[in-house]
Amino acid sequence: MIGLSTAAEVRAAEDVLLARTREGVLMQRAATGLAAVCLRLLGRAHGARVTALVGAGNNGGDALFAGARLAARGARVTAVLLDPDRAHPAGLAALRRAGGRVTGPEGPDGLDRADLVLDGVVGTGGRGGLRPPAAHLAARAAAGPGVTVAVDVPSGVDADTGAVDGEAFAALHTVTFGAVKPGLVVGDGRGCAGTVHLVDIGLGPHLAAPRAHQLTDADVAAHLQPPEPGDDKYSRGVVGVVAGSAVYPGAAVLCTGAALRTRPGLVRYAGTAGDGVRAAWPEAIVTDGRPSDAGRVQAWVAGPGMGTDDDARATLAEVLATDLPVVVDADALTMAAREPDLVRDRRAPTVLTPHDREFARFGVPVGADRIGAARRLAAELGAVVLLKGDATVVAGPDGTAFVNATGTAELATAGTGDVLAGILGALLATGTPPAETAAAAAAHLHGRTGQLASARGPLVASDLVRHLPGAVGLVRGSATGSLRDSGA
Ligand SMILES: NC(=O)C1=CN([C@@H]2O[C@H](COP(=O)(O)OP(=O)(O)OC[C@H]3O[C@@H](n4cnc5c(N)ncnc54)[C@H](OP(=O)(O)O)[C@@H]3O)[C@@H](O)[C@H]2O)[C@@H](O)CC1
Ligand SMILES: Nc1ncnc2c1ncn2[C@@H]1O[C@H](COP(=O)(O)OP(=O)(O)O)[C@@H](O)[C@H]1O
Ligand SMILES: [K+]
Repeated sequence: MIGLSTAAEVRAAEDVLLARTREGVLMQRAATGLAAVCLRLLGRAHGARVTALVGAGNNGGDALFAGARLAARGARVTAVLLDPDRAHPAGLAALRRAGGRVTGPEGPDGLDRADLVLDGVVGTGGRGGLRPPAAHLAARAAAGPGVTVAVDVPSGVDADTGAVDGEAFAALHTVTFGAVKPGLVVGDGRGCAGTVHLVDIGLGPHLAAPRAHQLTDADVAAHLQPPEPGDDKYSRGVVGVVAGSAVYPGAAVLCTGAALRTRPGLVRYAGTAGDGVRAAWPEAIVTDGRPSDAGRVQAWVAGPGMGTDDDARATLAEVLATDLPVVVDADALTMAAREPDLVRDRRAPTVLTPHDREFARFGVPVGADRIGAARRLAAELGAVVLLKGDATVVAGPDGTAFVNATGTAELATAGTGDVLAGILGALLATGTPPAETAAAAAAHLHGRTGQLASARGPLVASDLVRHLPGAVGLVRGSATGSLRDSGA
């Protein structure tokens, strides 16, 4: 698991370490790691043109020291000081000693010819979007030829939430220090950060236990264990699906198929799309009656395509009245938003899986802080909230959160949410607690499946179902995870 630490958590750890190390040691560690990533990206130092945008704080100091290291290796480094009187004095002296050039915000900055642009305007000490001179330079950097590299955090991005209030630096790479900050992997900040590189500056032992995480393939593999010799179709978890309708059988077919393909023990279907489900999945046990007619299950998935009429409401209430884990998706979300007590009164785990519009039906729009929004609704309803998006967020009622690291924009097509609901039902049915980890694992596997299914071109939702066994194998086979490989 990769911990996501807030700016305050990182600062607290830094304070402990700063008191125990010689002055400047941490910044040197940061700058050394930063320069090493820049060298890798440039492929060569000698003759490479580097422009560093340098703010008045320590973030600018990192950029100046890294610039000095690159200049010492033969790079032609120009530092653009946004606030010349307040630039980090030792960093500035080091850059000058190494032969770097220094200019002000109006000076010749070399942005039009740079091979690499360092964004050291502002890091964890930033507030709000970029101010005018920095905003203008950031826009020119984005339009110019250089590889854009953010120092610690893309300037203008809120390190904790990923919110961008105004303008921000658009980086292809972000070199971050001590811990990955949530704002680099979620919300608008995710798009500004590009590929995230973590540089260890020794904070690890001093960091508070993070309250937000990213799962890796290795973490998710633990939820996808192959059957044991003693297993039978019941012991692997029986999933119940309430989805679709006579008019819209597709959602039922996708959701049932996804549950079957994730963990093919047994899937029971109850509802009015039974004929379609029988035709597509002869393996499923289908009843045209109510959920109580379906037989025993270990978890329910309710919602995709089921409608919101009185009959659908009664069916949902029946499922929510059980003491089993329930996934509340799509139409079931619309009904739960009207009657939140149906969820609030439950003691067994409930996982709500809204996209932004469905989320807003619960009263408050998602806003720019996606982790905060998911946490608030989870706490209010005593449920797990899986907030879909390009980086899906999962939050438990106690505030534990996950940000998904897999996936592809190719998933933005009808029916892929129905597949996620089926995957999630299958993982909940095996009862590996807690439900928020199962939900995060489902989002991870769903994203991997999307990547696999779109490797050679666009996907439709049924391609996901077909590729699920391959994705399960891939996740199981992968010994290590990666920070961020969404291909975004
Ligand atoms: N602590 C450590 O040991 C280590 C810390 N490290 C590094 O320090 C960084 C944190 O440094 P920090 O605390 O000095 O703050 P920092 O991010 O440079 O920002 C403050 C400056 O930004 C300015 N500013 C603010 N908002 C702005 C905006 N919207 N647009 C434009 N400007 C804005 C603000 O200006 P002011 O408001 O004062 O006018 C002030 O001058 C951290 O991210 C990491 O890189 C590493 O070296 C490892 C060791
Ligand atoms: N741009 C995107 N990048 C990555 N994943 C996306 C993107 N857009 C949508 N998704 C994913 O696709 C799925 C869409 O679900 P949903 O909106 O419920 O679709 P449907 O209701 O048609 O089944 C979610 O898992 C979501 O995270
Ligand atoms: K920065």
